Amino acid sequence: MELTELLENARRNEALLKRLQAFELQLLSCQTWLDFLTLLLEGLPAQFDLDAATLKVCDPDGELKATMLQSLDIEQGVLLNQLEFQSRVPVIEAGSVTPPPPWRSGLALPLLRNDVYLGQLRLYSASDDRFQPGMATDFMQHLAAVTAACLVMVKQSEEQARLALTDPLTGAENRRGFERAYQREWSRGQRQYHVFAMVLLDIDHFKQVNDVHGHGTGDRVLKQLCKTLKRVMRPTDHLGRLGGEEFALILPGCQPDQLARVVERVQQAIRQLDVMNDQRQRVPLSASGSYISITPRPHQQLQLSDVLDFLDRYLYQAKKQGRDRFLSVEQ
Ligand SMILES: Nc1nc2c(ncn2[C@@H]2O[C@H](COP(=O)(O)OP(=O)(O)OP(=O)(O)O)[C@@H](O)[C@H]2O)c(=O)[nH]1
Repeated sequence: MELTELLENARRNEALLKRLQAFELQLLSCQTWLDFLTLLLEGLPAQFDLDAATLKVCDPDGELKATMLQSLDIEQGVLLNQLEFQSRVPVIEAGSVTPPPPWRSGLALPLLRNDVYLGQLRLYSASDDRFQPGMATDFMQHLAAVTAACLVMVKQSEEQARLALTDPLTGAENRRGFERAYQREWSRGQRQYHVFAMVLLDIDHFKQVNDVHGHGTGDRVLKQLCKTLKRVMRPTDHLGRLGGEEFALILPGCQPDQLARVVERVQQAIRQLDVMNDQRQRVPLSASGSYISITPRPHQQLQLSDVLDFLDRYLYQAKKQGRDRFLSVEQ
């Protein structure tokens, strides 16, 4: 190799190294799955003239998938095509791989953190000679090590954020978490003319449950209620605990003509709750509530507190009419 060619190579490597370092710094500042995955799966190909990047992650209990899906939201669903969740990802060495069509060359990088194998990052190119067998991969292995560290950090940071927005007793969203979910739903509704529905519900005579069966049984009722509601809801729905035994649901995309049926299902599930007191006797339960279908309009802002005020008025009527019933808010 001629000296000028060597110098040219060294210059190119130095420039690539600088760009990679700048990219790694961006990765290290990510705190949410959305930022991390957008940067890695869209930013990396765009900044390094690649045609695709995919991530395979070890996810034996499905926890990563659940939290990533929540963070990504429906709108960034396209990123999901570049993500694969596997209970076990085969351990590999860094090196070129046969790419899936239409790509012509590919590189697989293992993601290792403290000797724990977290998954693989794969890069693909439409050019045959971009990744070749035996090529040097030191720079890219460094990127993979930083990616693995970020994967662990973002997981921890998402977990902390989730805890701050979650009610510790029931696992439902707390008021702050629910407020955030409402804002997101409202904004999405405005952009996409998307309807959503909300339900407010309050367990009937809950004070009596506590007084007769004890606070422990009361707590079990609340936990079981949330578990059951989550079972009858869609994974993209939101359940919030707004007060002691008052809960609210956000049902994205629930059409007005389906809403009464969904509410009926919720009501049935509550009546059928199987919670035992300390003497192993079943505690009969019911709830009262109200529901509303919302179509956000451009240039309009309906605050969560306003919606809850409407719903509260109808909930109060449902209690007054004898409980164990849900009333539709008439708009
Ligand atoms: N076990 C338990 N009880 C709670 C919790 N938070 C609030 N409560 C109780 O929930 C009860 C709410 O009672 P009320 O607001 O009088 O309502 P209610 O008895 O359900 O009557 P109606 O709503 O009119 O049917 C109170 O006794 C609270 O102490 C909790 O985290 N655990």
